[in-house]
Amino acid sequence: MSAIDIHARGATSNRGEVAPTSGGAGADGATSALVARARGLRKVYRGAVAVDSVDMDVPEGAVLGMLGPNGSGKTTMIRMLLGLVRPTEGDVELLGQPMPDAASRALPHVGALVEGPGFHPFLSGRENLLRVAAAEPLLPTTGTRDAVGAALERVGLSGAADRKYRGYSLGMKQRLGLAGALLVPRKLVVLDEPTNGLDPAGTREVRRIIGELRESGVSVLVSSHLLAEVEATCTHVVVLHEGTVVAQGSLDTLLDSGSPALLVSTPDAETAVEALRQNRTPARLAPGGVRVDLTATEPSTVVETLVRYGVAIDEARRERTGLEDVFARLTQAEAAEQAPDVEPDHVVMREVSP
Ligand SMILES: Nc1ncnc2c1ncn2[C@@H]1O[C@H](COP(=O)(O)OP(=O)(O)OP(=O)(O)O)[C@@H](O)[C@H]1O
Repeated sequence: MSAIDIHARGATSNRGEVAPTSGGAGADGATSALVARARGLRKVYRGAVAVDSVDMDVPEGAVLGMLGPNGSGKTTMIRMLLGLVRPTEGDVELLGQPMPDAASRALPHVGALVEGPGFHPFLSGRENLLRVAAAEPLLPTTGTRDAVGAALERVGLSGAADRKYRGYSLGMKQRLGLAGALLVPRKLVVLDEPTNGLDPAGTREVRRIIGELRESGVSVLVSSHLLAEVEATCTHVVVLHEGTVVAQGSLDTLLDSGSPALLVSTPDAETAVEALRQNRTPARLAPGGVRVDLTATEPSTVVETLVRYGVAIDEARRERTGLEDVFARLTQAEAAEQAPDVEPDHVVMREVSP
């Protein structure tokens, strides 16, 4: 199986203060700040390997979608990043702080919605949140009631705020957890399956909240097994499969990597195919024009060839497949041979065992 991998490698930690780790030059040659960074992470539960050899970066300002089938290690990764479980091997930095040892310095700046109990069934949503707010070091005691009211409003739970938690639906419980993550302004918000149990309207609201966080400069790490969800909300993606990373990078790069083809709209499709074939570029007729294989050539070369042969070009664009296709390719063993070369500026392919 192939892995697509983009990292800001060689990042140096900033252990003195809560600030993004300054990323070194990544595989794309660019430098970027990181709000979370994992190297060589491995977690073994009673002899069973849940996560293995994971390097992962969360760039500052990104909405990083952690994608993977059930049991692929998403929750375990999140728990290690948040310092809730100690890795068997490897290092984690959260906002430049080593985890779990410096959890108390990093966590006040991190809002998290993670699986598991946490709310009291016999208290109302508001009362539960007031208890959470009381434990927020960054929230002044005098501001808790207002902060709770604002967070409930933000997740659309004001109307049910004074009902007992035990009567909440799964979606309402998720909203309350999300409200807890948003109680104070954060540098990073971590959401484990935030749309779990939500109806379509609730799902749209989570999307909206993630969009708002991003616009206000907050970094977001969100796990999901819903490809469409990740495609709609995320700027970056890490794909986990059986505890290892099989792809990591910007969403755009990942989508481009799945389809090295150029779609050319032209009224002269047959001439175009003939011209390209004469130049040893595989091409075939497609609706409205031709589809040109880019495995061994560049879009600029294709366009130059067509212009030389007098082909009228209405439009030329890279073919995009959905994340679903990319995901299927990456999580199927036979994909190794089919994986195309992708732009080296952004993506590194490496072989991992299926
Ligand atoms: N506390 C634990 N004790 C033992 N095994 C565990 C524990 N937590 C997770 N595992 C195992 O580790 C593997 C990864 O689980 P994890 O929950 O991280 O995956 P996931 O991708 O979040 O799955 P899902 O989408 O179903 O929540 C699974 O095989 C799981 O059974």
